[in-house]
Amino acid sequence: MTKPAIYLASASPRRRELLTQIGVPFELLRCEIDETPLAGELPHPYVARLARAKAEAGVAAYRAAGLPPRLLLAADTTVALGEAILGKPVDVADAEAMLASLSGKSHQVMTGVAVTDGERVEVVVSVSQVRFRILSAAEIRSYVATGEPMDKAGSYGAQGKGALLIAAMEGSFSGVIGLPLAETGALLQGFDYPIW
Ligand SMILES: Cc1cn([C@H]2C[C@H](O)[C@@H](COP(=O)(O)OP(=O)(O)OP(=O)(O)O)O2)c(=O)[nH]c1=O
Repeated sequence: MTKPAIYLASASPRRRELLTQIGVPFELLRCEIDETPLAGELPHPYVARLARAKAEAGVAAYRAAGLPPRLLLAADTTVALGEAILGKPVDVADAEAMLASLSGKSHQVMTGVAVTDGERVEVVVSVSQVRFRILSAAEIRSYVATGEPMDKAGSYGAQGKGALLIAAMEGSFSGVIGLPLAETGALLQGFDYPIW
């Protein structure tokens, strides 16, 4: 069965690759939203709120451009160290500090996914546990020098050299790297999308 294209409201190359992995064709929409956490906001409600906000901004963008209605998908990934939200690092020092704070400990990676038909918006949050090895300062400097951490929540990429930092992981690997595929498939099916 030929699958209908959806809109992917995301600038993330990982999300493009992951959606391609499950055979869902898409058209990209670019829209920026303010990703600043609210005062006292916890990681779980934060990623759910951002996924929904990105989806709503995407609907506004395709309507403003006069594009036809289609299902639209958006997502947001963050690293949660306890109640702290670790987003993308602002610079090298920030990346090094984030990795030092994750060294030898377990954290959660949360990805909120939102799908909307322009009226109804459904959101799910995937939560995975990741435990880091104890990292030396030299290792942290070397990893940050690869440049890999700079566009990633928590300053690492589990799909890249960041795998060298991970002692154990439980949950959704696709969710850790930006789009939990089982949850995404189920969300799309909830809008009668022919996922198979
Ligand atoms: C923890 C982790 C995060 N990431 C990435 C996924 C996301 O792209 C990024 C978190 O940033 P997000 O704000 O979720 O997404 P984005 O800004 O890249 O794209 P958009 O908002 O347009 O959809 O961190 C990895 O690639 N690997 C990892 O192991």
